[in-house]
Amino acid sequence: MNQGSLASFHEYITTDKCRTILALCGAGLSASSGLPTFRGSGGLWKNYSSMDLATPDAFNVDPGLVWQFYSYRRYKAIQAKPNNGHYALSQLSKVAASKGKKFLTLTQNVDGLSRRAHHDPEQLLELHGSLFTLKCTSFDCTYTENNNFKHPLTPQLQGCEEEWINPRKRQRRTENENENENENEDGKDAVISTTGSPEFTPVKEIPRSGLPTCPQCKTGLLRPGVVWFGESLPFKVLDQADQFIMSQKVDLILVIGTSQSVWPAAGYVNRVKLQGGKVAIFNTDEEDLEGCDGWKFLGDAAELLPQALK
Ligand SMILES: CC(C)NC(=O)[C@H](Cc1c[nH]c2ccccc12)NC(=O)[C@H](CCCC/N=C(/NCCC(=O)O)S[C@H]1O[C@H](COP(=O)(O)OP(=O)(O)OC[C@H]2O[C@@H](n3cnc4c(N)ncnc43)[C@H](O)[C@@H]2O)[C@@H](O)[C@H]1O)NC(=O)OCc1ccccc1
Repeated sequence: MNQGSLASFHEYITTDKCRTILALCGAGLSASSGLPTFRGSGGLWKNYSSMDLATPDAFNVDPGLVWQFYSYRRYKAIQAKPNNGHYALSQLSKVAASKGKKFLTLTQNVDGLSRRAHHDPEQLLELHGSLFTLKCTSFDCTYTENNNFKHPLTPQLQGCEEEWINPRKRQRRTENENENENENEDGKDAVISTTGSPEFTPVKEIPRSGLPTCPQCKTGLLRPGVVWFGESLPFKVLDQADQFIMSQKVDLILVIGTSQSVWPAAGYVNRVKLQGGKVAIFNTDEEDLEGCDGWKFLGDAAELLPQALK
């Protein structure tokens, strides 16, 4: 970490010139907790692009496919642990007020790791919802359930944990198959089929009756409580974020592990800049640091944030 910029960052964040701080977080914050990001290989699940599956249309066309995708992500998020980046923001949410500062975290992540790092819930807005909220899809049923960490949600969703066919299991199963094994980015040995492409555990045909169903209206399919592409963010969340930005000048925005490619979330950076606020970016990709006239911290958010916010 460039000590010069760290010193000037510290000099600024500890003075009362910097009274109001906003943090905008993305998938990069949870990367070192072992959760895939949306960009690059992480953006793919069994060759499906995450963004294709994260849409109301995909759910209407094939709810079984979309539930296997979200069951896999729920499982990964349940297995994951908050990292020091989450804890550094959580700590700031606890001490900000005692230092006469206002602080709010806007996270695009639906993995629940900021909450699990005991971030003060009053200073945390999950812009895109949560994997652990379930909502009924019937138009006349408002059933919503939070903090449901049950896995699998139904017996038919068992087996969505592994994205790849685990060779050891397969080895046992099919000794005579001539397959060569190769390492995949999850560090798990992936089976490279004779066609050379990694072999995924097959997507199952799950009948509607095998999917999570509303316990209230008994008929509606439940869906993950996340914001899909083409859907509006929760108005309550948009209002709270607007309240924070408009009730006082935001002096600093921390832009953490995000490609700033999804809207309206990406728009908060510019709104702070238009108020004359300063920007500090934490990212592993030089490209995503470009265009920042504030502090640029290149590296893993889980390592950088504890140093920057201590
Ligand atoms: C793709 C994009 C162009 N499309 C959009 O933005 C669309 C359309 C749109 C709206 N306005 C626009 C304006 C211009 C262009 C397009 C639009 N927006 C919408 O559809 C939004 C809804 C958007 C929300 C979609 N849901 C998600 N998630 C939940 C689901 C799910 O997760 O399954 S978005 C999802 O993708 C985004 C991924 O971005 P990042 O988190 O930044 O992750 P990414 O992988 O891209 O980047 C990771 C970064 O981390 C860095 N990194 C990696 N490792 C580390 C590390 N270790 N440390 C630090 N950094 C690291 C990498 O270098 C990289 O920079 C996140 O927001 C994430 O939540 N809704 C809406 O506009 O509704 C309208 C409306 C209004 C009123 C009434 C009705 C409708």
